[in-house]
Amino acid sequence: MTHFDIAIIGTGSGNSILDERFDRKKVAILEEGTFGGTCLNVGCIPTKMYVYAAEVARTITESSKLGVDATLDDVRWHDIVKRVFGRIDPISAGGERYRTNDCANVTVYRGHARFVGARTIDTGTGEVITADQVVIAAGSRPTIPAEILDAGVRYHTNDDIMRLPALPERLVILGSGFIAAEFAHVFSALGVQVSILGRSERLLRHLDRDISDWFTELAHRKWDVHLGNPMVAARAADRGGAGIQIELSDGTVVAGDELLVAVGRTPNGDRLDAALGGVAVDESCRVIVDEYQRTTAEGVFALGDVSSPYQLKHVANHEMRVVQHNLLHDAWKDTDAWDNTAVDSVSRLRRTDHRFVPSAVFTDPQIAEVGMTEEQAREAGLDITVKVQNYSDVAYGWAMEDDEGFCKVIAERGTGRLLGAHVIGAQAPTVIQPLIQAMSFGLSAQDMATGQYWIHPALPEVVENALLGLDI
Ligand SMILES: Cc1cc2nc3c(=O)[nH]c(=O)nc-3n(C[C@H](O)[C@H](O)[C@H](O)COP(=O)(O)OP(=O)(O)OC[C@H]3O[C@@H](n4cnc5c(N)ncnc54)[C@H](O)[C@@H]3O)c2cc1C
Ligand SMILES: NC(=O)c1ccc[n+]([C@@H]2O[C@H](COP(=O)([O-])OP(=O)(O)OC[C@H]3O[C@@H](n4cnc5c(N)ncnc54)[C@H](O)[C@@H]3O)[C@@H](O)[C@H]2O)c1
Repeated sequence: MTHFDIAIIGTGSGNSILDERFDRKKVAILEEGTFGGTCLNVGCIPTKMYVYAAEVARTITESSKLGVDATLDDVRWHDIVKRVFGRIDPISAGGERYRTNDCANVTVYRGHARFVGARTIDTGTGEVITADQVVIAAGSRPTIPAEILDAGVRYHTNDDIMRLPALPERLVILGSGFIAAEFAHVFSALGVQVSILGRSERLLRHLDRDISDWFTELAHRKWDVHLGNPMVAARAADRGGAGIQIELSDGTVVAGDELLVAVGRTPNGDRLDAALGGVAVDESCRVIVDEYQRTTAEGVFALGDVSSPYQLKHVANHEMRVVQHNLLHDAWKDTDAWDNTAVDSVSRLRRTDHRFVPSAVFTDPQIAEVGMTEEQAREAGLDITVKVQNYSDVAYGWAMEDDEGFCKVIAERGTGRLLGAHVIGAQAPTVIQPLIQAMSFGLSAQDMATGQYWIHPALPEVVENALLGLDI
């Protein structure tokens, strides 16, 4: 049985752990799927490459409001797919080659890993290994409702929808969250008739109510949206299995050529025989970790989608850096308060910082948020002041002829402490970044608004004006 210093399950964020500081460690990396994980191969990166193409298409079809008449002549789906995966596939293959051939201290095992004892792993390749330290970075997978599985209908997920051989005429999307909103935008902008089916009354219902309500209203104008009306049955539209029909609880039948299932992602904690390794997993299949990313088994850390309350790449990256530090300092029980300013702090375990986790939905219009929603702030009993500033109130909004975007900021009355920020509109994930910075570093709304220049007439003036409009 080969023994390693470190074994890492999963090559998404897990693969990023290994920098030059690990060169003297003997490391095993275990991967059952495509090298590089979700973000690179079937998640953030390819989806945003499609989103960019969709935005170009939308810019063309909407240009006449600016006095520029243009027509979208053609969408060469095959070439769009080639552009995206022609770039991504070689990165994945190159990453695997590098780890396999060029890293003398690393052994890559290509199989399904599972625990068979304490820090003892069956690699799925016929070999069992042991390690002093283990990292579970096994990610998550699309959740498929029983109605779809039982019906035996053809369906797609983010794993394969981006590689369809041709654009369908009609796409049915089951789900009303991040993935549904992003792919509805992509396919609709590229000319596909999109239907969205959501169980709840609103799209993106986890967002601040004003944002979610407004996005839902805009979506109704562009897409065939069915909400608050759960699916009761799914069937193929013809006997050959082509096409899809989804029946909703009120009897409505929604038909399409292809079905995309986007109803959430299940952490892969249930596929590891984790209990045999002493690793506890909760009822939603999440590996349980503490603030140091430690699991219940000594020497075993976890990070990313498999264990995090946030299924976001920037969070997985942050947790990865915490685990990186904690692996190197090999001090499982050394949890005295981590203090970045303390001279000896390097010997202690580092904590994860989940205080201000932002997220963005790259749909149409784009959406970004950080901190509390207005509802959460009120529920917490805080005395708050709220300001909504429209893109159309600032000069760059006029330049864009924008009538959809707004920025909403929430602060504590009296102190000016920023509690939450929510942006819907062009470049929302970029526009919100200074607010994330201000909240992370404890800048008050007043100081943020008046203590710096805001470039005129750039889009972030919408943030400046929202801050100035707060009644602190
Ligand atoms: C369509 C889509 C778009 C997204 N867009 C964004 C975005 O714009 N911004 C953002 O922040 N986040 C986005 N996300 C979320 C982001 O992709 C994930 O949060 C992130 O990739 C999780 O990284 P990870 O390292 O935890 O897991 P992964 O990258 O999924 O890595 C886990 C790896 O472990 C392997 N594995 C699992 N079990 C085993 C086993 N037992 N043995 C061996 N190998 C195993 C898997 O094959 C996989 O390669 C998106 C997700 C999706 C699906
Ligand atoms: N831009 C980004 O950062 C980005 C993009 C895509 C995905 N992601 C990550 O991936 C995760 C998974 O995305 P997702 O869109 O699959 O999940 P999600 O959790 O965002 O949304 C799933 C939605 O589907 C609904 N739903 C559940 N079961 C249903 C059913 N049977 N019928 C109809 N609707 C149903 C839920 O109510 C929920 O609103 C996200 O939560 C996010 O963390 C992030």
